[in-house]
Amino acid sequence: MEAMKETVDQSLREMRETFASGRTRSVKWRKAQLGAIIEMVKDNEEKMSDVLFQDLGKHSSEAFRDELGFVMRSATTALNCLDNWVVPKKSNLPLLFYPATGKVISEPYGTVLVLSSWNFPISLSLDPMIGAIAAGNTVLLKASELSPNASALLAKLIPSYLDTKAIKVIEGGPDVATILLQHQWDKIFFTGSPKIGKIIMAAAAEHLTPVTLELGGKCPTIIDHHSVSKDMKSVVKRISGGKWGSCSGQACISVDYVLVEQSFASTLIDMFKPVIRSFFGENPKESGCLSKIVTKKHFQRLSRLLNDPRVKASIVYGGSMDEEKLYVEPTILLDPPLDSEIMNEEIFGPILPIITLRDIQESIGFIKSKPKPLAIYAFTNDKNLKTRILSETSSGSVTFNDLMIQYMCDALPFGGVGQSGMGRYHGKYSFECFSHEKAIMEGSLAMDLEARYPPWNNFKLNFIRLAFRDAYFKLVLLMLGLTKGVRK
Ligand SMILES: NC(=O)c1ccc[n+]([C@@H]2O[C@H](COP(=O)([O-])OP(=O)(O)OC[C@H]3O[C@@H](n4cnc5c(N)ncnc54)[C@H](O)[C@@H]3O)[C@@H](O)[C@H]2O)c1
Repeated sequence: MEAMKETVDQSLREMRETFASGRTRSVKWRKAQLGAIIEMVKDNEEKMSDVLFQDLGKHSSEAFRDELGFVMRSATTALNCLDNWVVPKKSNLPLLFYPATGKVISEPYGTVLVLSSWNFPISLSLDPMIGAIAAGNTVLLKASELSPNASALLAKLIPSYLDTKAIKVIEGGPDVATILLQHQWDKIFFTGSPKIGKIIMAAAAEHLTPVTLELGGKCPTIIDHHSVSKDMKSVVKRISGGKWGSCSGQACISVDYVLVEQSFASTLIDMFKPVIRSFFGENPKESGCLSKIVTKKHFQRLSRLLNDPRVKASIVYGGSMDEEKLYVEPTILLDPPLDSEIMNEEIFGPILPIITLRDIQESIGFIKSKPKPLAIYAFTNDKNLKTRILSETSSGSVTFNDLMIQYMCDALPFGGVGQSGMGRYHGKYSFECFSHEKAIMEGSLAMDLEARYPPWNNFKLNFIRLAFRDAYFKLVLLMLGLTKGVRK
């Protein structure tokens, strides 16, 4: 670990020197790096796909949709929009401040640390880097040790495409992360669990470093079958795609559980079965379209959740497991006990509990009784239910009649609230995430108002009262001596 400490010291020194040189502030440099990221992914699509298969058993189409294609699109957006993003924003100052002018300029924080998770190891590493680079920072990435092939590939490719004095990769697990966190950074961007998020925030507090925490949690999906009855086939297909078609449910924005009225539950389960078969065939294990569980430890965690006898009794579909192949069959539970572990921790796997309610309106109270989720999904056309979801619950995002695509849409901010995280990124929000918005005021020495300065008197107090109220006409009257009293 001594050698690692030395590497970290050296890397940080070099990145700080590069930032101080001003090189990374140039828009030309930023664009060159963004272009190089696109080239890197394009040139190495196959290698990246291979490591995603080795680490997670991800099919190359899924890998392209969720990671490679996504990253190229994100870098292209940043490249195309950067000229606009960097333009200082003019502020319209109130007349009170005349003749001063105001603007806001986006300034890079400096040297940024990105710690990423294993479930989308390419996109969750490169996408924050795209934001950090677009904003003009130097950046060090530590990807997750649980996706070692992806981490190794990034550590090999990034130095051969990007500016090595400004952009660095260090491989390792919690011990390396601990060393990194002992240093002062200008911004930390973390993707991972709420448990480790607390460690990151505590370390950042030591240096008052700003943090973005992209965490997880249990994302509920409400099915209001009354108002979407004629589209139920699409509803079931979308939920199945979201639960089982993206890293086998090992996704922060995956459906964690479904809320539905009791009377519709058995119909719903019957509708899921043929969809799962149409996605993954009769033997999902051999389909090649279902990612594996990332490690034995995670497999055993899922197995423990499922093997609680009360939970086991609630299995209505699937339930088989193969530890050697790190395989968990797409599984549906009907009303597992609400005090069971599976209903209280993020599932992060291909198991879908269906929780029944007497009336779908009860879903609001159910969601409110839990920590704030990263995403709430609701299949409904009922205006009243939509309004209640938006006004009575809190979550990183709400998506009606679809799921997970909010992540892909870079016109929307992506991030959590409360237990599911803080801060947001994607598209322009990524640029803002890695920028300090500096307020600039350009004053004028051409005129001076005595009312600003002591010695104080009644006239000055009245002047200040009117100025704070933007009561310009009355101010003129006061200055002309045409009014004396001012309402408190
Ligand atoms: N909001 C999002 O965008 C998003 C995306 C993917 C995953 N997630 C969440 O991430 C979690 C799963 O990912 P994970 O298992 O990689 O999370 P994790 O918190 O275990 O690990 C994330 C990162 O933290 C590092 N780390 C682990 N232990 C550490 C320690 N003691 N000190 C410092 N760093 C440490 C890891 O090496 C890794 O780089 C889930 O909760 C999921 O919802 C969130």
